[in-house]
Amino acid sequence: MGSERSEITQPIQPNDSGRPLRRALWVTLVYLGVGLAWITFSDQVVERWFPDPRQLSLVQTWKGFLFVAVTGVVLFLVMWRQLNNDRNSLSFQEDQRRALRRRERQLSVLMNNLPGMAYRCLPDEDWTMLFVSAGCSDLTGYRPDELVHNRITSYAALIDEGDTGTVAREVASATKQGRPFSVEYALTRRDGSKIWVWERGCGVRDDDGSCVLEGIILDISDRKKLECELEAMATRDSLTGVLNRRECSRVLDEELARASRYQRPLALLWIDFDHFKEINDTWGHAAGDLALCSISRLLEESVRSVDALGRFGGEEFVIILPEMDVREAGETAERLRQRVSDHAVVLESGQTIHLTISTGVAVFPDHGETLDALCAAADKAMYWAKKRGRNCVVMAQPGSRVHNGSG
Ligand SMILES: Nc1nc2c(ncn2[C@@H]2O[C@H](COP(=O)(O)OP(=O)(O)OP(=O)(O)O)[C@@H](O)[C@H]2O)c(=O)[nH]1
Repeated sequence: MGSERSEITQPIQPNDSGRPLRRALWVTLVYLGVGLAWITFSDQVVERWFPDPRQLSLVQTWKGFLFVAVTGVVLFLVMWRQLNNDRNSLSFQEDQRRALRRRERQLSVLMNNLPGMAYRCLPDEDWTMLFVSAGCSDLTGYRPDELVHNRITSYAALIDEGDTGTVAREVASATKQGRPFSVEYALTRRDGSKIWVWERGCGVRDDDGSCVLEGIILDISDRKKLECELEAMATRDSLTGVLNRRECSRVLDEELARASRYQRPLALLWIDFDHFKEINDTWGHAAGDLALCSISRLLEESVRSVDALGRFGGEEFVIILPEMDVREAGETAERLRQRVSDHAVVLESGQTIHLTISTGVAVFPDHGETLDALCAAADKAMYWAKKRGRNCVVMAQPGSRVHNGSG
């Protein structure tokens, strides 16, 4: 590959069309000068040396033969040299053509077997494609000729609306700084399916000096799916799908910081299922699992999209309610308690069971200003709800002591 590259990139001699003419004129002038000088001076010398007319005639004849022989040899040498040069030049050109064909073949094999799509496009708002490789069909569902020059659709129309601005900004900033760009975005294929792609490219100068973009686009949907699965595994509870304890603490920390910065209230509900051990003992562990899933789904459906539901462990759940004061939080907790007690969990056998929950409510900043203080206050309130006979809501008291066990 390296040697072929150097073969192709050998500097090509500039096409100096005036040079052959000058050389031909120069050779002709030399020939005329030498010929005329020879005729003029050789005749004078010969006439002086051979005064006898018979001898002179013979010498003149031999002089003519000599002139023809010498000019013939010179002509032969000049032509031989020129033809040799022509042959070398033709063979050099043929070598170059062969190397170019080989390189084109390698490029086309490479392009057609790329896992994604190589492209060359204008940096306009349509990302008008000037060239796309055969991988275009697999990637977008459109044939290369349908995408080139926006014949059926523009490439920009396939990019997810939410990503259009980010892609344009990154490409513009990279080309301005003269560095390659690398972006990830969602793409809608011809059949309507969505895929994730990774694009890397750079701005280059075209023959006419204008800027074009060249690069490659790869389908990274599998990687994205794996990333989502890993993220879900790291942040979600595997049984119920709600936030796990670690993620819940992170969200609560984040929401507390926001509430503190903007001086807004934040409520925390600490929920514990009542007599859950009896459910397990009576109906079996699988029925207990089903009940946990069913109730957590019910709770999730019953709160706002800005609220966060998490499982802190066993049958203990928390709900983070941003922007909610003491009164609203109490009402929400009561509404949830009512919904759970009205809800029937349908077991696989078709039988139904009913559960109740005990809820402790703590609100920032009334019952605590830090994560630990707020959790402790809500946990303690839940403990008092159990004490009061379960299936009820208890609001935390400011400055109350924390107990060492609940549920
Ligand atoms: N099926 C199921 N049970 C669980 C899971 N996690 C914890 N448990 C059970 O939940 C029960 C909790 O029991 P306890 O802590 O005694 O509380 P409780 O029976 O709910 O009683 P109170 O909280 O006092 O009303 C235990 O039997 C645990 O085995 C789970 O993931 N699945």
